[in-house]
Amino acid sequence: MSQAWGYAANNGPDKWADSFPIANGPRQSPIDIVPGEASYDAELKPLVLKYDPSTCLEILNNGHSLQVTFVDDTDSSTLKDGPISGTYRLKQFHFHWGASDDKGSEHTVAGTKYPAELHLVHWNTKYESFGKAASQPDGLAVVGVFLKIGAKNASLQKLIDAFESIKTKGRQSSFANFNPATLLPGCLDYWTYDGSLTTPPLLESVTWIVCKEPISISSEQMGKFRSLLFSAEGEAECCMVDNYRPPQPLKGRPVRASFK
Ligand SMILES: O=C1NC(=O)[C@@H](c2ccccc2)S1
Ligand SMILES: [Zn+2]
Repeated sequence: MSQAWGYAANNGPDKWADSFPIANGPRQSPIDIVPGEASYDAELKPLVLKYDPSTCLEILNNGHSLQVTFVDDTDSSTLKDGPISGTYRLKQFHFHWGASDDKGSEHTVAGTKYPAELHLVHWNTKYESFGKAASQPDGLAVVGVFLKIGAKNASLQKLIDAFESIKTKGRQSSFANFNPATLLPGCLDYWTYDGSLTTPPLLESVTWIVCKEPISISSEQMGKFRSLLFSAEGEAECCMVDNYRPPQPLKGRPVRASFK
């Protein structure tokens, strides 16, 4: 793969192993979660998510997704307990979605694809930074939340209202006082397994925490996500859709459930 990675036929997930051989590693993500094969673990604690809206910094189009970035120089916005030990700081959240409602999520549930998936990315504060943590087997914890078509989501609408300012690759704008907790489902039951980043460099440093309950997004709101562009201003327009990696081989990994 000579050019930068992406999601097109010439630089997409099937080509990533050319530059990132870990793509065929033992703990790659995402996976297909088969509820009947997940084992309930009574020792798994409830997730403790403490998010401070004042740490919200900006919203940007990074050419792969839309991302909301947070100030992470203090323990103001953190994830604790659940399957992890210690304190993990929120760095950013972003989404993956499809060109149509029948695809878009990265994780699947017994083969079912959701139209989109939210990822809240946290790093282990036993390491000095996100960058350092990303190369450690216990460095990152990502909370995944499925989106399904339904009622309009007022919290997602706050993001969507900023999309005009970040339509093209490289655009960013300030985005303050957003509470990511408003994007979480009411029930925080989850599946967890050891995995990886789902984009290059595909580092095998992620404890995945995938919520069982989806949140809603309306068809019209989903259309706004699909109006973002992979392309930069002045380039041929390329709609930002199908920015998801398909499920990868489980390779014997256990998937645990926090619920019966
Ligand atoms: O959950 C994930 N989604 C992604 O796009 C991957 C990623 C890659 C780099 C930084 C943060 C996240 S890992
Ligand atoms: Zn992601």
